[in-house]
Amino acid sequence: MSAFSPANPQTPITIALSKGRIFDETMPLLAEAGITVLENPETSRKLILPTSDPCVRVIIVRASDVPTYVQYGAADLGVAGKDVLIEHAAQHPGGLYQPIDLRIGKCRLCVAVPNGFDYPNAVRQGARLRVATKYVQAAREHFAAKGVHVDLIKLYGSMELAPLIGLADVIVDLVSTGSTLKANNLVAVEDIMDISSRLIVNQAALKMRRHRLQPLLDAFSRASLAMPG
Ligand SMILES: Nc1ncnc2c1ncn2[C@@H]1O[C@H](COP(=O)(O)OP(=O)(O)OP(=O)(O)O)[C@@H](O)[C@H]1O
Ligand SMILES: O=P(O)(O)OC[C@H]1O[C@H](OP(=O)(O)OP(=O)(O)O)[C@H](O)[C@@H]1O
Repeated sequence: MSAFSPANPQTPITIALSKGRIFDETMPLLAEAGITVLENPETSRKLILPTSDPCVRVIIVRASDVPTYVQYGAADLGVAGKDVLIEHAAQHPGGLYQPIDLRIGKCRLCVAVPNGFDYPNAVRQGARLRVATKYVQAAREHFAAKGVHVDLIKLYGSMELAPLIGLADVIVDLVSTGSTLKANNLVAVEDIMDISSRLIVNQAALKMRRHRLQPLLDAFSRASLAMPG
């Protein structure tokens, strides 16, 4: 048994979070379980953060890497957006248990176009659209279901720039307040789905460490129910 095996009772419970909104919005949920993270990831360079519970630690990873850490058992639990989980599942099907919609990180996955671009007409005409997005799987499924032909251009951020600079006709991106679209003269023309963040759990850890994980799952569940629907 490796020192970091979930079967090893010495191994702390490990929760994978990304910096920024997921970390910030998860803190009140952890507080429900009586757990405080002892260092601030915005100011600390540490990637393994201790908590007020010596048996629980938080690791800081990229948002899109959270499912990977949990799926391979390097973390027992994680918090990831539905957007990230859809893209991850396309590459690594099966594997992840998603017991709780935490009702944090709420936004919408949308199709957006430059102001003045006649999207309904382009769709009616059967035009082939260049779509820039980080969310290629969700975008592929959306346009396939509509019967729209697309060339998907994978980007890792700043999608809003793509149609302004001639890289793409439309984008698929997350929208919350709409201010990023507005600032870049873009407008949302279609909602693809509502997004929120989910608690994800390693299945083997759940079997082997259920007695330790269940109180945490219960606390997350209670706290998420207090979030606005
Ligand atoms: N404007 C927003 N409002 C609310 N939730 C959002 C918003 N943007 C993203 N999210 C949610 O928060 C999650 C984390 O977003 P964040 O911006 O912190 O990471 P990222 O920059 O997308 O990830 P990576 O570092 O892997 O590129 C997203 O996967 C999504 O579910
Ligand atoms: O509708 P709004 O409230 O403006 O939010 C939408 C923006 O939020 C997300 O970016 P984020 O702020 O996470 O920046 P990043 O993806 O570049 O990290 C998303 O990719 C949009 O750009």
